[in-house]
Amino acid sequence: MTTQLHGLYGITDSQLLPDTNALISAVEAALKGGMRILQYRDKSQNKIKRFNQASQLKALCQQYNACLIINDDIHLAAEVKADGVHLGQQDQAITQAREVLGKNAIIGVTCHDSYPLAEAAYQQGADYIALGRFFPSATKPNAPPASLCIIQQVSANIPLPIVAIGGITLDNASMVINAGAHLMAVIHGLFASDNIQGTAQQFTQLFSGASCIS
Ligand SMILES: Cc1ncc(COP(=O)(O)OP(=O)(O)O)c(N)n1
Ligand SMILES: Cc1ncsc1CCOP(=O)(O)O
Ligand SMILES: [Mg+2]
Repeated sequence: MTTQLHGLYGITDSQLLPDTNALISAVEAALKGGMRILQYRDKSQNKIKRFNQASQLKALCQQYNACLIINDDIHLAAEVKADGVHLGQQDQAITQAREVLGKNAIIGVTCHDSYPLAEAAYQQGADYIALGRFFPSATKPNAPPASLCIIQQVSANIPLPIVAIGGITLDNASMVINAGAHLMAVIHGLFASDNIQGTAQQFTQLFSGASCIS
């Protein structure tokens, strides 16, 4: 699989979109607006719901030639044949994800505001580095804050795509892009919008040629 990681990276949230039909419609609107990378993020312990929603999202993403990344759960990613997994510092290890998901899987790692964490993720075989939160976040207000300088430091030294996360909106997205971020990971600024398709389109237009090609 050839993968270009670039552009709008939408993330679902089980509190913002608890209902499956609403979730699928919201994601389809974002895909119609140009989103090509989606993360399924559901913090519930409801295995059946998680499997059903992730399977439906996998089929939908395939229809739009988009990637599906699963948050936290390597085994769910394997079960639904997702394109990859996102791991935080408290989640399972990169090596374990690679073993289960294989060499072509996209493995992303949260590195907060830390260059040493980013360097370690690179050495351990991560495919992208997630930095943030850069702005106040309605979804995760207590996530550790990060300064835009970390984007410049990582992009100057580590040859991996950088995902910026935390409170990103159409109003502040250019700040993370200008600092060197390759992708913007967005929950509230996308999925709480009254016009998800239009918002995704505007985010996508901030980049040119954003894509995830399988
Ligand atoms: C793209 C992206 N970046 C960061 C995170 C946060 O991951 P984590 O620190 O494991 O926190 P939770 O999302 O699991 O609450 C992410 N999910 N995606
Ligand atoms: C999961 C996560 N990790 C750091 S901030 C954040 C939430 C991002 O959501 P929003 O785009 O609504 O701030
Ligand atoms: Mg996590």
